Amino acid sequence: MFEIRNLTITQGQSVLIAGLDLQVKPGDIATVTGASGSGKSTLLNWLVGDLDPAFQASGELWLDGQRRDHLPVEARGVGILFQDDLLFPHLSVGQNLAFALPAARKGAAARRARVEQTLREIGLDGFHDRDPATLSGGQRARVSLMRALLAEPCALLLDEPFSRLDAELRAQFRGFVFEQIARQRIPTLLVTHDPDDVPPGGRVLDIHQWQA
Ligand SMILES: Nc1ncnc2c1ncn2[C@@H]1O[C@H](COP(=O)(O)OP(=O)(O)OP(=O)(O)O)[C@@H](O)[C@H]1O
Repeated sequence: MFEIRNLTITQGQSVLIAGLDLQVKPGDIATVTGASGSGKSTLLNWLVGDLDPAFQASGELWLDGQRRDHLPVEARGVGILFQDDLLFPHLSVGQNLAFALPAARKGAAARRARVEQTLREIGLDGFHDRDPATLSGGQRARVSLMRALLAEPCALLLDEPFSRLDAELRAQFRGFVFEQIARQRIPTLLVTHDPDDVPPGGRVLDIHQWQA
């Protein structure tokens, strides 16, 4: 379970978000929408522990029954997928995926096998040694999502993840993302401008409901 309790974010005298409470169950995707400048990125920044010092925040982040808002980002167990994938350009596709595997997963052979299995699952068998720059947009998008999931996060944040893809790819990649999240039972928060991004039957929350 992914839970935000009573989050308030202010900037001096102005209140950006007031009293945000949200619970997301494993495998569910809650979508947060809101106009440009309404605070969606600021919310995500708080969740990953990277709030700009211009803001002040109070509130709690709970994951799997543990309070985590005081933990550094690498210890929070929050994964994020941005609109621009941020694959490391100097690593191969397989190395990008291996990099995400938790350090506790020991053994070079087992790690390699996990990466190869992931590549097969996303239709990229034989791509281990490819330079990420040579991938198509859809291939990059799939690798980026899997890299976020291989880290075994307790919650996933999706920041406008479909906006850079053209219409056909976007529809395909949406389906792929929703399927992976349901399969891996990750509680997910999706931030988007586009009503078409909302998963079928998913909950949609307007950020303005937590604004004065
Ligand atoms: N570092 C900063 N210092 C001061 N104000 C900031 C800073 N970053 C963002 N803001 C302001 O905080 C408000 C919320 O910005 P934020 O980027 O969270 O909005 P958003 O909903 O993500 O917008 P968009 O959809 O355009 O990305 C805006 O009024 C913005 O100008």
